Amino acid sequence: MEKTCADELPLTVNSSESKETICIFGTGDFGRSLGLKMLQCGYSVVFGSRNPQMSSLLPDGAEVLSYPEAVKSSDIIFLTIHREHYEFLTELTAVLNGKTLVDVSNNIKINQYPESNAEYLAQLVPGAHVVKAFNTISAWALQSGALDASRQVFVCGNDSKAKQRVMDIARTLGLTPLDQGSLMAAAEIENYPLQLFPMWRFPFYLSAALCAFFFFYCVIREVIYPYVNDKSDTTFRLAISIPNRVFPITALTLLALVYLPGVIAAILQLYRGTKYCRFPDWLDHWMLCRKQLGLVALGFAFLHVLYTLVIPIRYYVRWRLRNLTVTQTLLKKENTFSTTSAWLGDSYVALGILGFFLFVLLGITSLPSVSNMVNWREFRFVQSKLGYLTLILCTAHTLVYGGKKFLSPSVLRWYLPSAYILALIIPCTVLVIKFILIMPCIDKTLTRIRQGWERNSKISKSALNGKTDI
Ligand SMILES: Cc1cc2nc3c(=O)[nH]c(=O)nc-3n(C[C@H](O)[C@H](O)[C@H](O)COP(=O)(O)OP(=O)(O)OC[C@H]3O[C@@H](n4cnc5c(N)ncnc54)[C@H](O)[C@@H]3O)c2cc1C
Ligand SMILES: NC(=O)C1=CN([C@@H]2O[C@H](COP(=O)(O)OP(=O)(O)OC[C@H]3O[C@@H](n4cnc5c(N)ncnc54)[C@H](OP(=O)(O)O)[C@@H]3O)[C@@H](O)[C@H]2O)C=CC1
Ligand code: HEM
Ligand SMILES: [Fe+3]
Repeated sequence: MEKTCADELPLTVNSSESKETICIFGTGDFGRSLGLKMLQCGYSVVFGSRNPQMSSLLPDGAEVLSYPEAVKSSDIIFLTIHREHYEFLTELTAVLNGKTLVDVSNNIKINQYPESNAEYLAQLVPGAHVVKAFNTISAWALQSGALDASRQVFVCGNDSKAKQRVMDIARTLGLTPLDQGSLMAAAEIENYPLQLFPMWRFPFYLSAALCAFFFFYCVIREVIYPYVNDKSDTTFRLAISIPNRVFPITALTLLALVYLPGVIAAILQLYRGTKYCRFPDWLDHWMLCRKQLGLVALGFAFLHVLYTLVIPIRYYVRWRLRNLTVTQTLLKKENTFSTTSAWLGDSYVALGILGFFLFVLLGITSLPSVSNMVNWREFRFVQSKLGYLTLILCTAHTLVYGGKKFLSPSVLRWYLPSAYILALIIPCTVLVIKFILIMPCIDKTLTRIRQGWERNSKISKSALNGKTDI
């Protein structure tokens, strides 16, 4: 920790003798952590507090004064106070004139107030240069050396000198400042720590909906139907058999949905005859969360593989095998070996294993440490070409698994086909469209469009002006 500070020191602090003094308002959790870190990095720290005598647990070497006295010690003041308590600052407007006020505050809810906390502060103390920063760093991360949490400090403010100074301080503390522009960006910066995995939300809800749908579909076919028809209790299927249908089906559907937006985009480009027309918002958003969709799909594929591994040790499976053997012995009937069944059985498992292998490879290349090592072309090759190969193998695995009973009317229950048949609709559609798109004549047009060629320059011009959005 100390090393980081020492390394960064020459960038900003000229010499250790002329220690820069920083004032911190508030002696709460964040104020204390920030103060300690600043002391360690060579700054002098003066705290401002409502009760300077009562303040305890403050880092050694820091001075504690009342707010009006502390403000005189420095022209840069970090406000580690909740927004709700900012009002007392109005009494200090005269002394705060021309000083830099750093707003580190966060809210409890997204867009809790009509204006951002930093803009509110700028209205309260109009003569000060307000800078928004440090709200994405937790008190705990500051104390633990910020190594195991995000080091990024988003900074914004209207006064560029004040902003630059705050960025220098962040750098000295071993953090990474990122300039986000004027104070207008404060609302967005304040929302960052409140967002919960925004890119994962769509994949998460979608997979939950798919799981719920296929689960009830399988329950109707495999639990309710046998009960209604011959009063047999097959509820044990809820534990392994049904999840081992729902999970691979969800995995396959999600994998197909990773590649569906790409083909929709290609069709749109062909239809519009240009690439200079914005995609609709839903398609843009869908394209942006393909990585997350793919990784959720990989998670479900993993579950399928784990469930498949336990099939041979299941009581129901062992009972069925034993029963079959005993029945055959009693009837003195031999079960002849079917080469076709052996081929079908081995082929679908082999396709599943190869598909899963490539699936894992896609997952590995999406790790930042790996994707940083490959160039753009290599990444596209793995993600796009090998990705399609994964989709082909997994779809073939399911098709061959269906084998001879595929689409036979005997598997219909209350007119409902097996769940895997529904699961094949989207993957097969994506693969058929992709196959058409890579036909030389269509591929040539698409490639030209992507290189900037436009079929009808009139349409494109009006589209560029925003008049046509087909
Ligand atoms: C396990 C797993 C992990 C994944 N990890 C990642 C990841 O880390 N990062 C990631 O990005 N994706 C990831 N994905 C998603 C996916 O593999 C990639 O997005 C992949 O590139 C999609 O390939 P594509 O051929 O469908 O689309 P792309 O090759 O991206 O093309 C999609 C569409 O974009 C348009 N387009 C392409 N090039 C141009 C151009 N030059 N000009 C204009 N328009 C153009 C076309 O309309 C095209 O059809 C992951 C998927 C899985 C299953
Ligand atoms: N905790 C964290 O990890 C992070 C906190 N923040 C932000 O930092 C700010 C401070 O957070 P935190 O340190 O956790 O909060 P605390 O409640 O621990 O501390 C707030 C401090 O504000 C001072 N204060 C001034 N006026 C009042 C008042 N009227 N009523 C109560 N307290 C007052 C108090 O200091 P005194 O008694 O000395 O006057 C108090 O200790 C908040 O805006 C928070 O959003 C941002 C990032 C991370
Ligand atoms: C190591 C890799 C894999 C093995 C060994 C494997 C094995 C199996 C087995 C044994 C079944 C039949 C299950 C049963 O009888 O209930 C099955 C079904 C299925 N598998 Fe796989 N599989 C693998 C990977 C995958 C992958 C990567 C996918 C797709 C993403 C997938 C999708 C499916 C689907 C959709 C079914 C049909 C589910 C049903 O309706 O019963 N499998 N697999
Ligand atoms: Fe999303």
